[in-house]
Amino acid sequence: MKSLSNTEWSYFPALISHNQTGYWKNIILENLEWTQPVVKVYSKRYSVPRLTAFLGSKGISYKYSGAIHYAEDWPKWFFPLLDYIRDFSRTNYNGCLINLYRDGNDCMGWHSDNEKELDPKKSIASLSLGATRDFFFRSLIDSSSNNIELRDGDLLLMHPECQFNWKHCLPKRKKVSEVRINLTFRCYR
Ligand SMILES: O=C(O)CCC(=O)C(=O)O
Ligand SMILES: [Fe+2]
Repeated sequence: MKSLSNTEWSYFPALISHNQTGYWKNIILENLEWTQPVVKVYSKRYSVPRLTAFLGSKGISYKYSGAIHYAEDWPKWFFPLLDYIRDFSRTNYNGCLINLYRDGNDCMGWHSDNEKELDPKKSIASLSLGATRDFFFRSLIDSSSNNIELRDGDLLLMHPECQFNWKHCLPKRKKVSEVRINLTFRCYR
């Protein structure tokens, strides 16, 4: 089942051209400090199956691995991409969580992005670079689901209700051998 747009999300295939995605993929891979957060689930600790990095306006706080981190400030090289996504989405995002899926074994489990530190009235813009991966939505209201194939350069705008009414995930895909980078532009309080 495929859905391009509804009231809860909007999907813009190939918003960014292949030339540009190659440039951004390389510069992001080279310039960011990647970590593999450890999370605690029922007193057991395990490393998340992906690498992450975070960028944001100076001083905004975000949480991962149970600890609060403070952003330094946006690096200069990031502004052309940040400004483009801010203009396109008409939202002044002040943080960006970046996930690096090294291959199809890396993934993200079912969740909603409804953390307390996020402004629940603002959208989240999710930009994909690199390998094509399936992305699933599952309704929290009824039994409906949706499946989007996210490709290089695609933008998925998740409107505020999306985080209340749906969960989403990026399942493992053993046959995928290429890297994928996903950037989620967010509004922190
Ligand atoms: O990699 C993706 O497409 C999804 C990432 C995501 O859901 C998140 O960072 O919250
Ligand atoms: Fe998410």
